Amino acid sequence: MAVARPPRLFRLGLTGSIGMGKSTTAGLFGELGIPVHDADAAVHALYCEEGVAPVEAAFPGVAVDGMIDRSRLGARVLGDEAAMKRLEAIVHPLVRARESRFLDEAADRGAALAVLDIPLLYETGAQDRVDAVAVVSAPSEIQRERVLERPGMTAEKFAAIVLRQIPDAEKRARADFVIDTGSGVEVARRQVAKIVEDILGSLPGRAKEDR
Ligand SMILES: CC(C)(COP(=O)(O)OP(=O)(O)OC[C@H]1O[C@@H](n2cnc3c(N)ncnc32)[C@H](O)[C@@H]1O)[C@@H](O)C(=O)NCCC(=O)NCCS
Ligand SMILES: Nc1ncnc2c1ncn2[C@@H]1O[C@H](COP(=O)(O)OP(=O)(O)OP(=O)(O)O)[C@@H](O)[C@H]1O
Repeated sequence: MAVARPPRLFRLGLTGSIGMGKSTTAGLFGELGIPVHDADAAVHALYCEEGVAPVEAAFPGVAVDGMIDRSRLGARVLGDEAAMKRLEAIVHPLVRARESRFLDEAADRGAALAVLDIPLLYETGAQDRVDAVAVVSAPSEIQRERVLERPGMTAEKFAAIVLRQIPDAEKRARADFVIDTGSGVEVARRQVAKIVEDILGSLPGRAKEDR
């Protein structure tokens, strides 16, 4: 008799350019009980843990009281492509290790679907390690307004970050799902619910009550 294999976890990548609404939308998946891993939050967390020593070694003076000071680090790397590349070479493998642990834990708990919120998904080739991609998108003037409202953000910083990201139109063209965050949270919430329903409905070998 064939031994039933546990159903595999479906990994949905969630991406979008700065200020397009990834974190808010990740929260909408969370509301439905879907486990979510946030790569930006993982970066911030590892700056208090395993990332402190290697980042301070590469950029002396950016650690303050045993933690990486992100505004000091940002001043050293934003707008300096070679420095940013050196930082990414340290940080991205550490983020990826955290992501793998998260997926293992979600699978162990029997989750059918998990979301990986990865701002630089297409930029880093992460589409190869997910089963589908959802992109959050809003008109560029809304994006700009949202980002410039943030404390410490400047037009120059915004421009430097946007330059390092694949344009929104290309992300939308490549994605399996597009979530519109320019028309209010309720519209996005309905789109998220539909995506979850479509994915869970497409999984083979799962009774509806297991999903
Ligand atoms: C430069 C740093 C110190 C600035 O920190 P700060 O708290 O001011 O900004 P935060 O991390 O919240 O990022 C703001 C926005 O910029 C985007 N962003 C961050 N790093 C990058 C990058 N290397 N390339 C393009 N966009 C980036 C984020 O996704 C987010 O949309 C920090 O972003 C960082 O360490 N970046 C390098 C690591 C990285 O690549 N992170 C992206 C996700 S893995
Ligand atoms: N569906 C939505 N409807 C209305 N406002 C939204 C929606 N989604 C996000 N926003 C607003 O847009 C702003 C940016 O959202 P959020 O922080 O989720 O973006 P982000 O893509 O995670 O940003 P970053 O890439 O910079 O971390 C916030 O002020 C948020 O309240």
